[in-house]
Amino acid sequence: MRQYLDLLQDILDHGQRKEDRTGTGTYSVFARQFRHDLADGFPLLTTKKLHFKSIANELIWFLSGDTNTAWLKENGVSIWDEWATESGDLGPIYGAQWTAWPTRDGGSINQIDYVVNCLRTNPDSRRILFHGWNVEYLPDESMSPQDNVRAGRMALPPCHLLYQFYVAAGRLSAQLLIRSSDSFLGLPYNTASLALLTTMLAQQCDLEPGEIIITTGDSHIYSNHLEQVRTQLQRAPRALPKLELLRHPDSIYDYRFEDFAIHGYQPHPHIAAPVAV
Ligand SMILES: Nc1nc(=O)c2c([nH]1)NC[C@@H]1CN(c3ccc(C(=O)N[C@@H](CCC(=O)O)C(=O)O)cc3)CN21
Ligand SMILES: O=c1ccn([C@H]2C[C@H](O)[C@@H](COP(=O)(O)O)O2)c(=O)[nH]1
Repeated sequence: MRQYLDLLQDILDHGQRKEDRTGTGTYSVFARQFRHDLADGFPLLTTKKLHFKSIANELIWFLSGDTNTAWLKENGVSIWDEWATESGDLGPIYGAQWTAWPTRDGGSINQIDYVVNCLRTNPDSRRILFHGWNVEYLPDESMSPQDNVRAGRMALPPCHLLYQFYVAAGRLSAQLLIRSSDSFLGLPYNTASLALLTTMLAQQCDLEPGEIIITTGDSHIYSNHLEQVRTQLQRAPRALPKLELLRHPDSIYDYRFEDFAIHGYQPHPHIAAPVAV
């Protein structure tokens, strides 16, 4: 993932110092884009070891519509704990908006069903997308994530926002807009997650995985990640692993972690970094 390392270098070279909601401080550039062809391998960073289980289970959890951390915890994933209430609630974040966008008559719309249906029946459509920016439920930035949840709002507004799909020559491509990107911790997760979702959707719709394209809005490195970023930039990227789907589940909602096999993942060691809350 040379593209990813180039983005980190770009932020180091051109980033402006900006204060941020968490009080940590960042170096930031605005609006960057990179692409990766899934035929060239699965984009799991090799310059530091990533916890693929967290990434896959988080995606399965989003698709299930769940917005409580209990299932994640049972499945060894702790990445959402800091934003949840004592009872594990995160408010109507991703899973709720993706699968049960509330409607004015008290019903809901499943945007994932729409995407799958569109890919199968109208793949030339230019409207194959879903998004999570439901303005009615966005948090109040002056309140804590937990107080927002208690007020019926999201703990955090979506960062990975708009997913658009495109089919040509039997290949499924996807582009994602990330409005705010924690380039050291969050972006490697978001990249692998988009690649996984695209591969799953391709399987469900009898397509081959194509390209993924990621656009990051506020593209930042937290001030307490600088040393980790420099360490990572000294490492040479290795061959990307391959993702194999071991089963053909009945629907996009039926995938389990055991259905995914990552072959040939030989990353450099993990680099720990504190997450800004
Ligand atoms: N500041 C910030 N960055 C994020 O990336 C982020 C948030 N907040 N809030 C909501 C979610 C939660 N996400 C997270 C949270 C923590 C890690 C993290 O600490 N990753 C560690 C390993 C943790 C593990 O997988 O068990 C890492 O080294 O990658 C990653 C993504 C992505 N999002
Ligand atoms: O999937 C995700 C979720 C979150 N992030 C990062 C981006 C920011 O550093 C914070 C969110 O803070 P805001 O003040 O709401 O922008 O979390 C990410 O990179 N990827």
